[in-house]
Amino acid sequence: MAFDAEATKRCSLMTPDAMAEADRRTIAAGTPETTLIDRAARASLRVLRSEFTRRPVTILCGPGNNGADGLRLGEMLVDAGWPIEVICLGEPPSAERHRGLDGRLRPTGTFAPGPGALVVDALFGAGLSRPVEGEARALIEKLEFAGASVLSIDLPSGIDGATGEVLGIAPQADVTVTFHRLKPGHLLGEGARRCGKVFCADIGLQYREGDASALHNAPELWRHLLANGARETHKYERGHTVVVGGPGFMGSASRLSAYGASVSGAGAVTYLAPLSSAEFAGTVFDAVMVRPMTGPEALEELAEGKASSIVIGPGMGHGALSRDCLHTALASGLPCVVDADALTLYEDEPSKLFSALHEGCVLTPHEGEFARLFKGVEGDKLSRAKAAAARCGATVLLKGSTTVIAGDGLPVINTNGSRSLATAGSGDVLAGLIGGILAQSVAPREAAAAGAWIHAEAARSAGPSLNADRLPRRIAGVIDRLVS
Ligand SMILES: NC(=O)C1=CN([C@@H]2O[C@H](COP(=O)(O)OP(=O)(O)OC[C@H]3O[C@@H](n4cnc5c(N)ncnc54)[C@H](O)[C@@H]3O)[C@@H](O)[C@H]2O)[C@H](O)CC1
Ligand SMILES: [K+]
Repeated sequence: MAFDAEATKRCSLMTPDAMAEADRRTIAAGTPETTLIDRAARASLRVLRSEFTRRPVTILCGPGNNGADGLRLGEMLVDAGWPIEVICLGEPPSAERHRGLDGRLRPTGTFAPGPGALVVDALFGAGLSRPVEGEARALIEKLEFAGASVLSIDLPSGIDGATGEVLGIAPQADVTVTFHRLKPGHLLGEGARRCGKVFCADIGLQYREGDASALHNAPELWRHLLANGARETHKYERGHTVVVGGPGFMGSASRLSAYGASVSGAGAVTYLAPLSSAEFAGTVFDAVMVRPMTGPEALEELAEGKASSIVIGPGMGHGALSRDCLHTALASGLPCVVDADALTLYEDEPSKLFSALHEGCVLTPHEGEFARLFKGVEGDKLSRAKAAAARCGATVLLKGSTTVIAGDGLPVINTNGSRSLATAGSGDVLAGLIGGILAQSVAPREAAAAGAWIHAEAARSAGPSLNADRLPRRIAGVIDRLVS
């Protein structure tokens, strides 16, 4: 079961290259470039007027179409009676094309933004092709301590739209107006921090299959998949997740996973407890079934029977039983969430783990686990998640304040995370939640995307006191609201 096709179009993220291509296509189909620039400028004007009161505006214009958007916006602001000045990098625009800016052009050396001013950053957008240096850099440097507000057109100049990385320098924008679709760089790394509030305006470009390089995670992509599960009536038709428990005191992490699975909408959850913690587990769980486990046969038996997914790793430890259970879990061919200790068991010989994985598996590393398991995989978060998924042949969910999911199909970027998620045990709950969604016959990338968003949403409105114990109850609330 896959993402909704119409939502996929709306949630598409496009690289600067794909955007330039869409531009060319639209122009070739008969819309003049000046019309696109006009629409981009008008959209910027709308946002500018909705976000800022009238004040002195300085527009910094670069040599390409990002600068052209800025010049056109300048003319519109003059028409609207705003006090503006325009500073251009390189050749000033031809007087003929920009009569509306008569007397407003200033040399770069005069740029001195004051605290009450608004600066429109139209230096570089999608066409940024190298680090920002020289005059452009000097202009952006002046912004740093000026206290002026900044509205960036398309991207804060210096942010790589494909990766979110800073090429040389980039301003901190208060507001960014972009067009048609967001780019990955609006959501990743420094890009996410520097954009401020992001607006995306329609400028009449056509969408074409194959334009997207990633998706921005949203419930509209996968909500219908959860609702399907809710329509089934028998508990085992709604899926059965087995959570492999951990020994002794460490068992608490796996119990959090079981709680996560139990609110996922799955029909049943079984907690397989090593003997050292079985009795205790039996007393703490009500809705979760507890079965003692002396060896991997207990897991094998469930996998061959009623189980429809497995969660393995949280609090499991690195002992012989853990290795046996991991082998059994992966060999069963059932959809499997591989987390925590299951990720680090083979960090010295990751190829052993990779060769046992299959496409029904979801790996859920945080940055530390990722670095140990995928040695030598470097770059921006999107590229790393994609490279890791290709290397291990499974879906990889790379956790963080922004989470990236890569697997079969377009990668997904999740951005509703908040600080309150950074609490011990929160990842264990996420592993269980994804396992529970997998049990409902949702495909791995889709289940991981749904789990990441729901998990983050459950914490979003919470304060710093949120702990992992209270997270499952909030998750249940989020799912019920989504499905009702
Ligand atoms: N489809 C859309 O989204 C539309 C976007 N529009 C705007 O157009 C820009 C993209 O325009 P483009 O001319 O391709 O690129 P830029 O203006 O961003 O920059 C290209 C320009 O800058 C030079 N350059 C690149 N990097 C550097 C650098 N580090 N230092 C100095 N110079 C650099 C390069 O050589 C070119 O001369 C997009 O962002 C939107 O704002 C359209 O207006 C409407 C359709
Ligand atoms: K810009």
